[in-house]
Amino acid sequence: MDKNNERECNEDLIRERRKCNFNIEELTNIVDGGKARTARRREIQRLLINDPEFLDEIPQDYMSHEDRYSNELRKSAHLMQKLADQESGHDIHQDIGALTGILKDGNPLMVHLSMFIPAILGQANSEQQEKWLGRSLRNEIIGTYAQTELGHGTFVRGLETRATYDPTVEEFVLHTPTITATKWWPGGLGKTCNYCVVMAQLYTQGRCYGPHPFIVQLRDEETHRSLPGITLGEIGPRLGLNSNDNGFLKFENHRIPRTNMLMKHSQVLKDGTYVKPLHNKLSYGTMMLVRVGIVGACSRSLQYAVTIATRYSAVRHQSEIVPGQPEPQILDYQTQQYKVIPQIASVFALIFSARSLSKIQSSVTAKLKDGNTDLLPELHSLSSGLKALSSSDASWGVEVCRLACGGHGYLASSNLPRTYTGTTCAITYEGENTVLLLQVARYLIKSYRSIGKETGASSVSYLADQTSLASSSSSFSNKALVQAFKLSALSLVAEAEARLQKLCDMGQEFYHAWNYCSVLLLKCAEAHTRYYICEKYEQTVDSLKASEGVKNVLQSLCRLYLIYHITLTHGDFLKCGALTPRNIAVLEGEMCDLLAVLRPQAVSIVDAFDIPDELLGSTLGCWDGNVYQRLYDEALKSPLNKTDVPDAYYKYLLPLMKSSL
Ligand SMILES: CC/C=C\C/C=C\C/C=C\C/C=C\C/C=C\C/C=C\CCCCC(=O)SCCNC(=O)CCNC(=O)[C@H](O)C(C)(C)COP(=O)(O)OP(=O)(O)OC[C@H]1O[C@@H](n2cnc3c(N)ncnc32)[C@H](O)[C@@H]1OP(=O)(O)O
Ligand SMILES: Cc1cc2nc3c(=O)[nH]c(=O)nc-3n(C[C@H](O)[C@H](O)[C@H](O)COP(=O)(O)OP(=O)(O)OC[C@H]3O[C@@H](n4cnc5c(N)ncnc54)[C@H](O)[C@@H]3O)c2cc1C
Repeated sequence: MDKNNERECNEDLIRERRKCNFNIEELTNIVDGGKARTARRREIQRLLINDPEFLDEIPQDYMSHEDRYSNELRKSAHLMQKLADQESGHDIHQDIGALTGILKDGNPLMVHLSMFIPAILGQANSEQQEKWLGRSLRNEIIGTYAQTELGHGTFVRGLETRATYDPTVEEFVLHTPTITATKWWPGGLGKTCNYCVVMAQLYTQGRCYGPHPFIVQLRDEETHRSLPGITLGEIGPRLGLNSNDNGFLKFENHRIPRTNMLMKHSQVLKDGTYVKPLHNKLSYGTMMLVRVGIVGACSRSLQYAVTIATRYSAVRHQSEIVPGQPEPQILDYQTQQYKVIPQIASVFALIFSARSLSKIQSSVTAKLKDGNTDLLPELHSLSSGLKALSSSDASWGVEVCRLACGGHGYLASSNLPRTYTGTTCAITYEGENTVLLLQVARYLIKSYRSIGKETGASSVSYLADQTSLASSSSSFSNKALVQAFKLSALSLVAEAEARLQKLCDMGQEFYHAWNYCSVLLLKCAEAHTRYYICEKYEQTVDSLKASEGVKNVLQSLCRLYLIYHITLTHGDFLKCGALTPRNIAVLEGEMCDLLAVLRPQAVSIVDAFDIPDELLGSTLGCWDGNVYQRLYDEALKSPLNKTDVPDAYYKYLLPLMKSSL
């Protein structure tokens, strides 16, 4: 599609684009993280879009379960080959966003890339990396991350799979003692992988040392047949991601060499002596890494959904605002703006907090190399909180975008249903959100109780700022609003701690008191993480060196985001005195003004996300706005339309209709 050729474009969209009052390319660079990144992303996307191998012969929704898997594996393999062939080399971690949309419904190699390789990088010592990293990067072996079991996903300490060390032959014996110990869920495990990282309870010298990672060959490298002592299969259809082969795995006293335990952090020596790690949660490192990645992935899903909903809202006309006048664009309804525009604002919130989290992760990783684990708990808390809020915000945002598109949003060809199922899974995987938020709460209560002790953790230093509890502000600058978020979080933490303490003083055990307060604790964790997001948003926009137009748009979006979230949880702001009922009413009024200010820029802002039609894959969101023709053309692809009268008519309907004659 030639974006300069207005003649092919829907007139509403042409008008919308003419209203643009900022430099779109500049905003695109901010979204990508710099000009060079934009160029790199475009180069990769061009490479993919122009390659006919990525086309589906028929839409995936009409394929059988086997064909969906096979078709997606074909494209995934081609993608890996293509990226590996590039002369310039590649950094998948940086480029992973550029791949969004090319593989449509969960691809069988995703966990190889996003967890198996990172597990080798983060958990294997240098000799082990020498043995397996190169081979996995060259795709000579394909792996997954097998942790979850039928009986236990959340509670990693409760895993049942055993790895028992036998010093006589220097081997571990992997065993699945019960049905509930069956590994269940790992992506690509069913049919694709020939290796995997297994999390199993380590037993040596008669003691259990908890879950540790082991690399295990599952299938013969020549025949791809599963090895003796190993039972493998696929777990069946899911809500979404159905082109992946999420699998199950059982071990029957399967032996692996001692050196297959990933030994970067802890070791089992030849005689069976256990050498403990610097920090006993270092074996959870792969999960933490992926949680950081999920924040960025969620922002991309929301970019897709909101691009579709915004363009469609500009093209779609319905009902009337002024009686008797032509039907307006649905984007002119304030309620429609309230659905769509806060989701645009949310995209930037997620982008900026993902970047901030990544920076913290890099510095913690650098410190870890020097043996310093001091900031690991803070990173665990931040990555857990941001993974939870980004996945729930994005899932809700995608669903709102689907609802904003009315009936057509329910069609597979809008690409909103698949975007939703591909996002909501992140609420569950990599740590179920409630559970992760309770980890954040645990860290908050602990930090609150150790006020005065220097921990170096900056994200919770505000908990010591007791004076702010009494100081509600009368100013409404963005900074002042961020202060209100801080006050709300601090006051919730103080309330939860007091409630916990009171229950303990009344004789309850701490863990019962904890469970009894956990709804409030969840709120603390959400408020704390929201405060973090708001603070990063405000600081990033405030310090941004950008043209006036771009800065204005981002200031308005940031302000909208702050006010939107205040209004959603206004009770917490009132309860702690950060804001008065009158303040809330004023802010609600301002939110409507902001919607009106941003309304004319909405199409141009989503244009700045720069998602090519081929990747957006949506009849409703295409660049040219030619929505109705596309919907019609897609409908014609239904196999039911191959014949005027389907066979099923003769088999079932005709006999029914004639039965009473
Ligand atoms: C070429 C390629 C190269 C590179 C590619 C690089 C990167 C790719 C990166 C990203 C990919 C990008 C995007 C990803 C997008 C999509 C992802 C695709 C696929 C994902 C598929 C999903 C896979 C999975 O789901 S895997 C399974 C995940 N499972 C879980 O997450 C389980 C959740 N449960 C837990 O984590 C733990 O059980 C628990 C944390 C909840 C509790 O643990 P435990 O019981 O052991 O602890 P507690 O008793 O509660 O607490 C004790 C103390 O320990 C502290 N703690 C806990 N965890 C940690 C940690 N990780 N670090 C530090 N500290 C930790 C806790 O705070 C307690 O401390 P205290 O002081 O005692 O209070
Ligand atoms: C699409 C998809 C892909 C996946 N890929 C992989 C993979 O590649 N590898 C892998 O190992 N796993 C994978 N998983 C598994 C995933 O990591 C787990 O499903 C997830 O960690 C949640 O665990 P669970 O299913 O045991 O849920 P449960 O823990 O049983 O959760 C059920 C309910 O119990 C609640 N609950 C549990 N514990 C607590 C608690 N302590 N406090 C309060 N409430 C609690 C939860 O909040 C939830 O409401 C995948 C899952 C999905 C859906």
